[in-house]
Amino acid sequence: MSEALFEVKDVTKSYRTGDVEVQALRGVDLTLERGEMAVMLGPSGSGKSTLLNIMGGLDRATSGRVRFADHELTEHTERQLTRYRRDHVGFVFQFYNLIPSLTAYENVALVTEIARNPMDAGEALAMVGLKERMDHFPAQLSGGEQQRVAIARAIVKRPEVLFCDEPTGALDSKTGILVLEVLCRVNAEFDTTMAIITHNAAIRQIAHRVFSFRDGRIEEAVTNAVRLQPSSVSW
Ligand SMILES: Nc1ncnc2c1ncn2[C@@H]1O[C@H](COP(=O)(O)OP(=O)(O)OP(=O)(O)O)[C@@H](O)[C@H]1O
Repeated sequence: MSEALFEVKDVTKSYRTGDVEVQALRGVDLTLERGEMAVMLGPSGSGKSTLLNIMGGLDRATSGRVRFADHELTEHTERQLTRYRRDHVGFVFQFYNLIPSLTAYENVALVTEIARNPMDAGEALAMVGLKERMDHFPAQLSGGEQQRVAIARAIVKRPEVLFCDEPTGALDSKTGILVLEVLCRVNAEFDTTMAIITHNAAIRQIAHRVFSFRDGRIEEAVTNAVRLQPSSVSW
């Protein structure tokens, strides 16, 4: 049997602000296979972003273990975590965080300067269906197009894993579906492992597996017998 790409074991995370302690994760176990598309659902505050930030090397667990391939993330120094993020991980957030004074092409090309084995910025923009728009500035692009530029920027370094926190949260359903189609294409063509956080339960249908969070734990993990194309999902 092949070894999982990610293995999360009994992870807890608590935040302390003054006298107040918040228990964001209360013992999470999870594995992700290479090439798997996972959707993370759950109420606000249930710990989804906290877990993704820890798996993405942006934050540290309070206890427990997180392994990615042969990286023991929970034992990494800050320097090792930075290298892990740079070499292996792409992030897509709800708000696109593009640099307004740079064109779509330049926003993506910035990453190619520090990546180990990037694709060409134009190739990444073609992958998200925006080759014709690469000389446009963010203000000249719709929200969905800006999000696709953000996805191109995340995939241009050929990450093995892509973490998406509410990637369609700011988009109407038609535009959101286009963005999900791009994510499915990247997953299928590059075998990129993905974890997508959403409040939109309909999106669960595009995943291989759906994890439901509640109160800092994973309450349920369901494998979809049939996956839907984003174009067949409606909300
Ligand atoms: N940096 C922080 N400092 C203090 N508390 C935090 C911090 N980050 C998250 N929390 C708390 O941890 C809990 C889990 O937050 P988290 O953002 O992981 O939830 P979520 O499921 O992603 O929620 P949402 O769907 O609203 O984004 C919440 O109670 C939140 O207030």
